[in-house]
Amino acid sequence: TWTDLRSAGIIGAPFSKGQPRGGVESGPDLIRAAGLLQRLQEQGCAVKDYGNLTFEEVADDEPVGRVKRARAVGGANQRLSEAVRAVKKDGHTSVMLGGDHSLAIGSIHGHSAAVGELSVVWVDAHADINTALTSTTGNIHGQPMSYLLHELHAKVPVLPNFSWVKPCVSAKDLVYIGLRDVDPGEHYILELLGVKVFSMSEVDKLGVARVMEETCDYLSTRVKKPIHLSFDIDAIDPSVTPATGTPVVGGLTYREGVYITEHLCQTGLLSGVDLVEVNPLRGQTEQDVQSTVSTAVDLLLGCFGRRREGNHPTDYRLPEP
Ligand SMILES: O=C(O)[C@H]1NCCC[C@H]1CCC[B-](O)(O)O
Ligand SMILES: [Mn+2]
Ligand SMILES: [Mn+2]
Repeated sequence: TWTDLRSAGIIGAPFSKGQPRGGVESGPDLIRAAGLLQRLQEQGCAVKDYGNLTFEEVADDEPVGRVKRARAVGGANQRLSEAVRAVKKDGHTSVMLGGDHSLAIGSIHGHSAAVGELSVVWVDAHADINTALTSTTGNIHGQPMSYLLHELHAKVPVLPNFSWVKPCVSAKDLVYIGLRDVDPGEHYILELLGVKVFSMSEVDKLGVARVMEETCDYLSTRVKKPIHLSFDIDAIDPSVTPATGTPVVGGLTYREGVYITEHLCQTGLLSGVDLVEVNPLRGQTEQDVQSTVSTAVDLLLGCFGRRREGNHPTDYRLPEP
């Protein structure tokens, strides 16, 4: 049964300029076409679809230092931040469908603009915490957390179309799950800031139930803050979700991924969700794409109360003969 009626505000962000591979902009419509909204409604979740954001083209978006497409990324995320803030003000749990992970800049910024201080659970093969100066690729989908953390503010250079971004997350309120491909600069930052990390080694060592228990204890030892879950589909093993831009072997099983979202849902603190980096052009077969997209849908259903044991409406009555 449902303890409380949940409400999801869906925002599609068909954006790919945080990385060089085309196709990730199709993520929102693929996830919708796989029935996300209908499945949410069937499980008793109220759903409001805010549609897909449109991002205007940016001409002459020349690199700034090594950073690529900064103007497009900054502009897109400013729009996304306003959209997420509005969805939160309407009283929904925001669901941002990506698009690449640079979109977490706008999603988390807008979420925090609406609710104030929040916790971030970042589920990903990667830490995405390079600064513009530590990044070796210049792709901003590897950098989003660096723009959001108070503690890194002094290390982030000024970028065009980024002046609106105000750091809004404290390192002590950030937890990573699933890391297995972290750059040296990122590893240094995580250690320097004392960020809580459950890499795949910890997932193997502790098991996902203990990881989630420790994650929730760690985040709520002080004040219970609303939780922002930023889920990169490449956290899941590429044997399950191959259609993504930066696959890394040795990832989370389907079951571990769903356990993570089921667990966060039952805290009652889940307030914003990102599901990013689904890229159909990176799948080799249609089955690759379908497996990736259906896993994304199931992860999101877990965020909104779907239980593998089954669910039934509170007003359910057995039919009388
Ligand atoms: O900064 C980078 O470009 C790289 N740093 C090391 C991991 C791979 C890549 C970033 C991947 C971004 B993600 O997680 O959104 O796929
Ligand atoms: Mn990733
Ligand atoms: Mn990512």
